[in-house]
Amino acid sequence: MSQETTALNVEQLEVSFDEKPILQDFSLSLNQGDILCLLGPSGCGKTTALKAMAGLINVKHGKIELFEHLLKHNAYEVPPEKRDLGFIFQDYALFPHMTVAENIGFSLRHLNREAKEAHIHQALTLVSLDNLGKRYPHELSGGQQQRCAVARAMVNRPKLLLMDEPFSNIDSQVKNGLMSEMRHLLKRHNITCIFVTHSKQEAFSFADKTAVMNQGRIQQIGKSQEVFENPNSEYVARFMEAGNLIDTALVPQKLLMLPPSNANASRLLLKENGFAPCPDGTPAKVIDSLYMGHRYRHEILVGDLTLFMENQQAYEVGKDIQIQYRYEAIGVE
Ligand SMILES: Nc1ncnc2c1ncn2[C@@H]1O[C@H](COP(=O)(O)OP(=O)(O)OP(=O)(O)O)[C@@H](O)[C@H]1O
Repeated sequence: MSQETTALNVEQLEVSFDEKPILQDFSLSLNQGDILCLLGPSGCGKTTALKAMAGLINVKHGKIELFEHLLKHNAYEVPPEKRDLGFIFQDYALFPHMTVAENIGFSLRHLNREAKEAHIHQALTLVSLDNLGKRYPHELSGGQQQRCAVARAMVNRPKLLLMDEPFSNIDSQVKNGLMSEMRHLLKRHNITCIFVTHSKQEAFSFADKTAVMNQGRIQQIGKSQEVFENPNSEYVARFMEAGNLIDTALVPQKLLMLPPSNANASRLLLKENGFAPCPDGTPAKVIDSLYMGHRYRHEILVGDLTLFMENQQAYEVGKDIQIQYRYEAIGVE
């Protein structure tokens, strides 16, 4: 098995604004080529975390290393322009009075003309904007502006790419295409990337790993699938909409085929796709049924409990069914 290279190591960052703690005990580690999503509600500190790593704000305490190169350790600090990072802002922050090529070449003033043009050409090709170098930002579509911002961030071949809600201004029709195009680009060049979003769907479509943030702290970090399948807290389960969260005492024993992972937990998480029809199962009534494309999402009543259940079966509203939960219900606090 090939040895993975640690790209980024962040330990216990702390940031405050006006004495108010905004980022606390913020730690993470990424391997080269990992794509991490920082996910969380508005105001939880996602953008602040990116800016802290980029050196754009004052970090009170903590350590940042990029490929074993120390960028920050308590009072020691490498300035932003020497950190080997690319940063893509939410609104792309393209210079409106400069062409696409000039925007991309902005940080290459130290190179001679020939080298600069070669770099710009390569960056334009990377994002398939070869023919649009002479256009101005206002002459580009949202997706093209985003690609221009990507090219500008990548032109110096950064060791880490930071992106603040890169897809939020993109029309949903083209978003999926752009996301997969960009993911392939990052994977092809083995670029390590952290991006911010509040969308669980974007985390699943773009990232390998997800960190769910809660009031300036990372509540859970892991492979996106693991965070969704095994949330470590009620907060993560709710934010990820991971399934039905029910008071343990209210779950009918007969509904569960297997004992729960932690029967002492105050709540149990029952996945929406974990129910199966079963002739001698628990009685339930279908009270609503929505077609979601390839599957249905049913709202069902089990005694006094309202649950959501997904499967490929169409039911009439009002139908009486019998069900059983086939997975291990997960105890969460
Ligand atoms: N320069 C600043 N001065 C004072 N407070 C700030 C500053 N920047 C951010 N904050 C506060 O820090 C908190 C975290 O902000 P941040 O922008 O990191 O959140 P976020 O998770 O990225 O939110 P959103 O999803 O809405 O962009 C917020 O309460 C915000 O008001």
